[in-house]
Amino acid sequence: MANKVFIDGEVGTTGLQIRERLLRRDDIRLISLPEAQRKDRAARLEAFAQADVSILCLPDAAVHEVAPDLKAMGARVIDASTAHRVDPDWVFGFPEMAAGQRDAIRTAKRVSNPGCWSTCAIALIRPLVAAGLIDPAHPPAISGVSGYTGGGKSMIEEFDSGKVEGSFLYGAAQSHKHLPEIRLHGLLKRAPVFVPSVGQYAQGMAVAVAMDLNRDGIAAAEDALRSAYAGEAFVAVVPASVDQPRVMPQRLNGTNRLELSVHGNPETGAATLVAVLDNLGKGASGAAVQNLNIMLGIEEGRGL
Ligand SMILES: NC(=O)C1=CN([C@@H]2O[C@H](COP(=O)(O)OP(=O)(O)OC[C@H]3O[C@@H](n4cnc5c(N)ncnc54)[C@H](OP(=O)(O)O)[C@@H]3O)[C@@H](O)[C@H]2O)C=CC1
Ligand SMILES: CC(=O)N[C@@H](CCC(=O)OP(=O)(O)O)C(=O)O
Repeated sequence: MANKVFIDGEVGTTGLQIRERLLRRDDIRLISLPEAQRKDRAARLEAFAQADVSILCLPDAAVHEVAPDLKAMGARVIDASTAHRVDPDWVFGFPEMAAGQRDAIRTAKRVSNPGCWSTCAIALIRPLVAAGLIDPAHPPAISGVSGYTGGGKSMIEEFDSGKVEGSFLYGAAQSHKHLPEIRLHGLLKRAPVFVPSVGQYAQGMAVAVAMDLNRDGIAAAEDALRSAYAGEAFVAVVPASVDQPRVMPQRLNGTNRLELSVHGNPETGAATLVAVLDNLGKGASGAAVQNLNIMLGIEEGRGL
């Protein structure tokens, strides 16, 4: 029998992409609300009650409004928002992050999908902290570029209407919403400096972590990443040549993959760890579908 899934916010950027991925499947039956009831509380609660798993693709405030009801009814939920990523009552939905994470997701009632920036940053930093190559009290700086779909409907409208032209840096005041999850799940003792940017293109993300390593450290960093993600279908360490001379943020668009590479100059010790993903794939809807499959006990890569 097909599993029933309700996507709350199914006409938003993330919701639509999850919907597209699930519509192709015969093992999933989507519960959909008519347009007039899309934000009707009673109709949504009824849909949550019917679903085997619901996926919240809402702004944080709308998630906080409904979260206590979901907990009270014991509903199984995946939250795509930032609302619960450092909440101990929710399981962090990054199955490749640590031994045991996938099993925790499999049995969880409440799973919080990671952010797109934090997926990249945590994937690079956590194994290096565990290997003793990053001092958790002095984390390396992070930078990156994302397509404008990462900012949801409002940013898409800004670019599509021509209100914003060209690329920009942001987050300079160091209060980006992904910093708490990077700190917690990156095993850091303080938040790193993070300077993201948005490029004048729709989709795809590249993140760089700036490191100070010697020749042996550069090789050791690559070894640590390789052993952390050995055997994973969606996270891989690729040869540096894939991301040289240019790191192309759009090269994994349409996939659920996250690819990592290690670069550096052994003469100076300056090194760069690089992560590339599709912000709407492994950075959002792909990750949600992967978590859904795990929660339902279905083959993890189905529909991805
Ligand atoms: N875009 C991205 O790359 C990523 C986004 N996310 C997260 O996913 C969530 C959704 O983001 P995104 O898809 O980009 O956002 P969008 O703004 O594109 O979509 C949000 C949707 O939620 C609907 N909505 C708002 N309030 C309510 C409510 N009270 N009840 C029901 N529906 C409501 C909106 O309706 P309306 O259309 O009427 O405005 C809209 O359709 C956010 O929390 C975001 O942080 C996570 C990872 C990546
Ligand atoms: C380009 C852009 O603006 N990106 C968003 C994050 C996208 C993402 O992963 O966000 P959630 O935390 O909403 O899941 C930002 O930096 O705020």
